[in-house]
Amino acid sequence: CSKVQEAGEYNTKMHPMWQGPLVVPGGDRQSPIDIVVRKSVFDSELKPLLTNYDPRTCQQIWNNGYSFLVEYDDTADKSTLEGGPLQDKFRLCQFHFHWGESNAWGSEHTLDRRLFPAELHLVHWNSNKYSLFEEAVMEENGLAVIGVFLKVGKRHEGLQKLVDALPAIRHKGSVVEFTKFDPACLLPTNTDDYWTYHGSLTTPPLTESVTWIVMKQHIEVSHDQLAVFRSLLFTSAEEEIQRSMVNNFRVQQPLCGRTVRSSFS
Ligand SMILES: NS(=O)(=O)/N=C1/NCCO1
Ligand SMILES: [Zn+2]
Repeated sequence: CSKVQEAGEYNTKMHPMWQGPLVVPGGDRQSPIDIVVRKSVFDSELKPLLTNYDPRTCQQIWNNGYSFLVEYDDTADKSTLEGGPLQDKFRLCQFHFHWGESNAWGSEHTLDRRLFPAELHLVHWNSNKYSLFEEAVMEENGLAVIGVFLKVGKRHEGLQKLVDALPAIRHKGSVVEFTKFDPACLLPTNTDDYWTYHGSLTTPPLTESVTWIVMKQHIEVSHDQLAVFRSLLFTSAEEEIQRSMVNNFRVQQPLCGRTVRSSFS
């Protein structure tokens, strides 16, 4: 597959965040991808996901100029993920979202080309093998990211605490304390059914170190909750031109012969 990955529409003058075409290591297992459901292969060896998140490890929420991140204390095995396709224990370090300017698009992964209005990513790193996220991010089996699709429907009560914090971090670089948030409330009721494949981060450093676990069941959030996501800004308070934080997703990448496995038949 090509060694040079375009960063898509935000690789334009409007979004100078990634100058020029991106050269990524390897480049044959990049993310996101379109999951062609009927081409995914059922693997009976895939186990149920086992999440054990401690809300007391929730620390802060901040605007990094591309999304908003809820960060967790990952200095010990307190909020962990194991099972599923994973051989090791992985530590939660942060979660964030990707969304569109309209409800018609916004997700990074797609199911048979179907776009969702937004996608949640829970980012974990392999604490059996590495001692820091920064170390694991460079390694083949370093990271595990759970992807959950969002649909517009009823209000998500658990999400509201997070939505209420967003006006305080409107601008790039702003951070506020955010505690006692249990990310398990953002998972769908059924976490046994998922697709999994080997891919990359979809934002810098784009390293091919991710075991992706994309949930089959989506969660629902209200139109108004999603509208608050769109009230965030890519730009810092000092910048003259304020730009709404929308369409913060990467374009889909070539599958390059990879197999997507499913935990369900
Ligand atoms: N969208 S993503 O693949 O989760 N990207 C990242 N980058 C740093 C942590 O997660
Ligand atoms: Zn992401």
